[in-house]
Amino acid sequence: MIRFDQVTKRYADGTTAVDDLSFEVGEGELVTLVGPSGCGKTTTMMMVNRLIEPTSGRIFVDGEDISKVDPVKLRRRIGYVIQQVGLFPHRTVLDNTATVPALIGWKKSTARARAAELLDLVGLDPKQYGSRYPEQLSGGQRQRVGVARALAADPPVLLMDEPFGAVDPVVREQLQDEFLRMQAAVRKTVLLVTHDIEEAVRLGDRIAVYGEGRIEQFDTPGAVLGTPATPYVAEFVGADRGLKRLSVTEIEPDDLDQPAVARAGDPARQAAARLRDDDARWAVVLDADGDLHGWVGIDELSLAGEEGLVGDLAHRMNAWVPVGAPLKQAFGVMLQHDAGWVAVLDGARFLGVLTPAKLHEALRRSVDADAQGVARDEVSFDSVADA
Ligand SMILES: Nc1ncnc2c1ncn2[C@@H]1O[C@H](COP(=O)(O)OP(=O)(O)OP(=O)(O)O)[C@@H](O)[C@H]1O
Repeated sequence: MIRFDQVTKRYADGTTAVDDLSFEVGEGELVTLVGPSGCGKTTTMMMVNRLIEPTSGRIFVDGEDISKVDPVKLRRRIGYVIQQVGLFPHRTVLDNTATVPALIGWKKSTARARAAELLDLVGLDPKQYGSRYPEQLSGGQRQRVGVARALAADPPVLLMDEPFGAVDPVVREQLQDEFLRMQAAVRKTVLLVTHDIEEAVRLGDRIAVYGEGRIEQFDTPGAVLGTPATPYVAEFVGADRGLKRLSVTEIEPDDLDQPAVARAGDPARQAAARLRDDDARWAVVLDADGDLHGWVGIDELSLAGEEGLVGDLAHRMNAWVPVGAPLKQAFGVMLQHDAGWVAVLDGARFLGVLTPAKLHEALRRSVDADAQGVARDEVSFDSVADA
């Protein structure tokens, strides 16, 4: 969808900002450009909407050489989000969002209806926020309006330059999450500039790690973290890349342990006897459909009366995550609930539990799989200690 073919940008003072760059962003793909300040990320991005012209080489958008496309028409197909947001202070949030549709001649009512829809999509209730002015919003809310505005004319391509840079880390994570949810729904082709490797890893389908004016590695987050292509990338990615990798490694059913299980409808004493036989101190409680009901300890079961049922004694289980969630989320839930394990669910259905040991093992497997260029389940080692 976006293709750079041997693109070089040399500024008038002789600075080579981008040097012989070739790479491609597929349709619906989100590529993050990450690297230290001054390495040429913004220059790269601004050449796509022709705010900067390359010195040599060609750039294609949707197969078309953009040097042959009228820049104004080109920009209508390309949404642009920048850190400073650049909202018009004297226009309401709704009118700010409707800027581009109005510019390209949509009827005012259609443009506004579309703007309201977009505000909703980025998590701002148009009834509550549509008539406000930008200064009446928080930084995070302004950023959302910036994203809504960039999407308003439904451009196939989105350029985002440090879009979440101006907000505090907690709001940033929220915005990133919302953006990922939105991107899953709208599937734009996105080029996103950031200097934050954590953000690049979190958002990118692929990451381009920039050295000076050049891409040092262009690969999936897992591969960049697991097998940095050069010492420069290894250093940029940082020594704590195992931790970052927690954010990109998904929980798979194979990672799970199967603890003792009791059915909610079973007599409590009978369940206690079974746990004793299995040498288990607690059990996960499931209902008749295999959905998670809670958990129960052996002591409570043993003390139950004749008629007591497992389900009546079960505690609510708050420490759970959906299958496919990143390991980091499971780790977070474990810490939050001070739990030795978390339940993993597929919808409401219980699949198993993730323990710290299994979490570590999944992480190692994921690193080794990339290093060996094989699938995660093809990696074997005797124990985590050997890994
Ligand atoms: N108009 C210009 N004239 C001369 N040099 C420029 C110009 N614009 C940018 N540069 C230089 O080109 C190089 C790349 O700049 P660019 O803005 O693309 O980097 P960046 O990676 O986006 O950095 P940052 O993360 O700080 O925004 C830098 O050395 C910068 O000083």
